[in-house]
Parts: sequence; structure tokens; C-alpha cells
Amino acid sequence: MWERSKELYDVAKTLMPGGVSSPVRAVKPFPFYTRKARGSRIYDVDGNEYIDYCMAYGPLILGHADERVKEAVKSALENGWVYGTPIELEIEYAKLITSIYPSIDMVRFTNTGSEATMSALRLAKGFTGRDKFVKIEGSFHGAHDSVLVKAGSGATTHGTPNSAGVPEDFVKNTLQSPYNDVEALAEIVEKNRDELAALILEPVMGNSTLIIPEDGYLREVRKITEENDVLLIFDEVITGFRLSLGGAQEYYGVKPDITTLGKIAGGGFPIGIVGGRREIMEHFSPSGAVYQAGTFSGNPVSLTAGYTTAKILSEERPYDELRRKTEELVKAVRDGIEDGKVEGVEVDSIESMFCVYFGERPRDYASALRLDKERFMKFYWKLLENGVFFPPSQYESCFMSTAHSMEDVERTAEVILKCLAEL
Ligand SMILES: N[C@H](C=O)CCC(=O)O
Repeated sequence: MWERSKELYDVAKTLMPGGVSSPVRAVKPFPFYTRKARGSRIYDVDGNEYIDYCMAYGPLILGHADERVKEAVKSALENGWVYGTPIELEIEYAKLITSIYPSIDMVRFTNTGSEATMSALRLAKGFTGRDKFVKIEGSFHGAHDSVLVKAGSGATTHGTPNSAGVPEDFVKNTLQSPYNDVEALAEIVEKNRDELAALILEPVMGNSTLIIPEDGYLREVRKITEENDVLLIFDEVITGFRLSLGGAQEYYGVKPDITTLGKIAGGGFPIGIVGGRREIMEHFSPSGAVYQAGTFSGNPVSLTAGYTTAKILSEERPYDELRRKTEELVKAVRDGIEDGKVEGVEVDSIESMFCVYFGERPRDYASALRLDKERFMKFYWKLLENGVFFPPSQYESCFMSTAHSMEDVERTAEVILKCLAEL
């Protein structure tokens, strides 16, 4: 079924570490190689077709190769693709973002979510003059030094949540608190308040399986940070434009000091965005002393794809439809699990993010680590054999797009239940 993919991977392993450009793709014994993708479907080089719920790990809320985004990018390309000068679209996109996110007065465009969180943390440290920050255990804020400590996503999948090569001098400034635990957070923040610049968190954890905040948790997080004069950074690289148009902050009604966006904000092209209150943002160079820069930052291609996507989302508001489809899928699978008396599997969703858990639905990183990764991978391969593609790790979320049809959803529920029964 995957002869060509196997051949390609054998060659790739001799040329790239693990044969890949990002570790999470290094599925054992080999990943499938993609030939093309359209709408809800992804096609491999061996001629297999899958209904895709990896969706490139989140950016493709409109599905693969959306025609409107494609046309906009094609016409942008007619005028060139990187200039090294400001462009008018930066202003338009900044206006759109500041109108959707009331916590954001100003933005800085970067190239990736990683770069956005790295810059947001530097900004918080520069603004407060303090070196330490708190992150949540198992959260993933990209692949820069100070956040590769108890990091989720591919770092946990491949057994390297604490990356080698990160100097102890960095690690000592990265404090950790468990998710969904208000007391633990209050204790660590109060104890270190004079040295703490910020707390950074994914409001919904989408990189350590899918972990949903318990009632009132995010409001308490805001209260603790405010009372202790610590900046709150919402890493909305996944949840921005996903949970709702205005992200998790709109969904939960909690206003952070700094926000990072990425993924959907680039409409499938590389982008990162740091946004926040004017008095904080003005600390970025050249108006302030926090240095941040990039040759490709604010390039016309990513901005066109991101702006077009954000415009479509703000005009069409497909969030009810996305939620309905995801809830249908989850309900069908949950009912099937109960009827079929499938042991040790749970499923849950929030808006258009969902996850099948091999074990109890986790509330934090410690419980996520207890899930059965091996059983998940057996399930992953069975899904592929039956034409459904999930991210190849228990420590990732699945994503619904507007391109998924109800037929896709029904077919997927059947396949999931068939595969669970066969396990
Ligand atoms: N969960 C990661 C990003 O959000 C997955 C992407 C990657 O590591 O390649």
C-alpha cells in the first residue's frame, strides 16, 4: 500500500536527521509522502486518499488549497514575493486583527509561531526588566531554547521534552506549573513574583493531546497574574481564529496582555504575530529596546493568504457549522464506544478541535503522559489503512475544517469505530 513512500523514506534517512524536516513527521517505520491535497483530502505518492484531520497541524481551517486563498496568493505573486520594505497590506491586516482582538492595540509580524512566542517572551522580559517566566508543563510554544523544557508535541512524542543543548542558564529561568491547577500556579507566581516577567500558556492545550481548561481556570489565571503584576501571554497560535474568530480570549472572555498568533493567521503560509497593549508593544525596536527582526517578516505572500483567510472567517463566521460537525463526530464515536463496550478509549472536543484518548481524558501533562502511546499508534495505522489521516502522535489534536462534509464525518466515525473494534 505504501511502496513508494517506503522507498523515499529510505533515501530521506540518509540525507536528513530522522529523514524529516520536523520530528513529529518521523512516523515509525515510515511516514507516507504526500503528492497533493484538496479540500478535506490528502493524497499520497502511492495513490492512496485519506480524509485529513491533521490539516497540517491546524492552519487549514478552510481545508486544503482553498480556491479563494489560492487566487489571492496567485495575484500577489504577480507583483513579486519579498521586498524588504513595508507594504500597505501590513496596515490592513493589522487593522483587521486589532478590530477582532480587543486585547491587541499593535502587532509585530514574524515568520512562525515559534518566532512569535520567542519574541513575546523577550518583549515581556524587556518590558518588566525581569528574567523568569512560568510555562505550563507539557505546553508547546515552538522550538526555541527557553520553552524546550517539559515541552509537548513532537518533543514529548520523541521522548525529548527537555531538549539537549538548552543551556542550564536558560532552564533556570523557565518555571513550570501544572495545567488546570490554580493553587499550584498561585503558589509559584506568588513565590517568584519579583523575578517573574510573564506566564505563557496555551489557553486550550492543543499540543499535549487536547486538554480543555476546567470551568473558571482561565479567569483565575488572569486574576493571579494581575494581582502579582505578572504579564499574561496567551499563546493562541493554535486557538486564534480557531475556537472563535477572536480565539480563546473571546471564547472564554479573558483578556491577556500579550497574544501570539500563527497557523490560521497565515492561511496555510508561514506566519507568526505578536500582539498586545500599546505600552508593551512599543518596547519592540525601533520604538523601544527589545530587538526583533526578520527578512521575511510581513512578506506579501503570507500576509495575503492570512488576510484573505481572516477576512473570509470574519465574513462567513463558519464556527457554528464547524462545531456541529465536530460534535456529530465525537457523539457518534462516543456512542459507538459505549455500545461496543470498547475499553480504555475516550473522545472529546472543543469547537473544531478533537482528540481520541487511549486512556482517561487528561486534565494536565502528567495525566496525558499516562495515555497508551503504543495503542494510539496501532490505531493510527489502522485509520490510514481505512482512508483516514490523524496526526501521528497521541500528543497532538485533530482539526475539522469547513471543507469536511457531513459524509466525511459519518464515514470517519464508522472508520474510527471499526479500527477501535479491531485493536
Ligand atoms: N504541534 C506542532 C505544532 O504546533 C506540530 C508541528 C511540528 O512540530 O512540526
